[in-house]
Amino acid sequence: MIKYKLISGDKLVGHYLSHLLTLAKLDETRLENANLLILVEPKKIPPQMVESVLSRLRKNVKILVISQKTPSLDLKEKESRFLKRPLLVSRLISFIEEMFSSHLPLTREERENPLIGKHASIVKLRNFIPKLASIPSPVLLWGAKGTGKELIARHIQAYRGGNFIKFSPQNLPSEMIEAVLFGFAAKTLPNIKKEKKGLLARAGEGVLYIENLDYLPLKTQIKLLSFIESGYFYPLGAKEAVKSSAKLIVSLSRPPEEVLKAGKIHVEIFFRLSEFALYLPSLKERKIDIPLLAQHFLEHYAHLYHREIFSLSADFIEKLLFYSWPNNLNELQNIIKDVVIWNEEEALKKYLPQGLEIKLKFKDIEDLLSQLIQEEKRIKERTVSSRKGQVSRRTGSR
Ligand SMILES: Nc1ncnc2c1ncn2[C@@H]1O[C@H](COP(=O)(O)OP(=O)(O)OP(=O)(O)O)[C@@H](O)[C@H]1O
Repeated sequence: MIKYKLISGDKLVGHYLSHLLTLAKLDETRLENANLLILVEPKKIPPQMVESVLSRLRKNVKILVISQKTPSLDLKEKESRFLKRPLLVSRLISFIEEMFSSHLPLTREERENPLIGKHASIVKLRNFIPKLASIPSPVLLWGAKGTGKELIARHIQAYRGGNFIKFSPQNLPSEMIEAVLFGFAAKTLPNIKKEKKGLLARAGEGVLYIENLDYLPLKTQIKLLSFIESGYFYPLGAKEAVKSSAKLIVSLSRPPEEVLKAGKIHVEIFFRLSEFALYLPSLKERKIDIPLLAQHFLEHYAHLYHREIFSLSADFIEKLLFYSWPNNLNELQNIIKDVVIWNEEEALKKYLPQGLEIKLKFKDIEDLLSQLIQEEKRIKERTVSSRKGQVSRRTGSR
């Protein structure tokens, strides 16, 4: 079992890294109990502190040093490895696996495109994903554009296995939609001699993700409902039904009730989907995640464009916190990409013209503070309960 202690010379990077380790299902412990010490940007840690930590280490503790540049550290022949930033979950995990010759069971999606976020709604969703993947019921993901609906669908598929097929009916003529979804039998259309499989069949045992269900004609929604209820569907022109074990995940960018009122979703499928309807909050509603997500995109683009990484300024993060993010994570991703390519100032000019003169609204500050207080409370509770666990283990009490 890997138990780590993390000490960082950069607060935000340390915070981000400990989040990645939580996603990798590793727990932080006290120095005395750790078998892995992680030093992040050690040049920024006071040397006396590093020395004191090293002198208090148990025997056989492995050390992982993470930094932008190779640090010159005297680790006194301790078993140590160096990992150069940017930090990517996939690299981090394989590094730790290699150090401990262990296998940390994460799906490929969790390693390559982790679901970042400490906001309660995201934590809840993340924990719910394996369960959602294991049941056949359809799932409705709703939330504004760019809130992570497709990413969640991909995480569900990663737990489930099989194919991930995405379908966007938005720009397709309605007469083609059913042919694409359900396929058709041979000779159904002139010049078509062979049958053609639709997306539902191609999804196999995996996931068929239909984006913006409200663009699907109501009569097609009814056919989809019949598949949900029976597990069978009819390709166009076919006399026999075809079985499919694909899991259906659909998305809406507007509240489902609003879509129902507008007559864009059939009432029966609406009720069927309500069983597992999950809301993805906008970035404005989970500002607490903005610094973590910004750091995540920074490391991602620095890796992609082979750029040196740097720390985002406090002033810049403050601007991000008080912006309203109409396009959610897509917008955050784009602005950070420009920070990596150009710099903070250029990125702000291009993406947040109004961001430069944002007036801090009292409501925003209040929201943010209450989120931070709650987060702190949760961390304290977790620390207290894990200390209680240690005490009862030491005393043998239950
Ligand atoms: N929690 C998250 N952690 C890390 N990256 C995220 C997270 N949520 C979303 N992203 C990234 O943000 C971008 C937008 O997410 P995604 O495409 O899943 O949103 P969406 O709700 O499906 O958007 P749309 O409605 O426009 O299709 C993607 O690049 C995705 O990888």
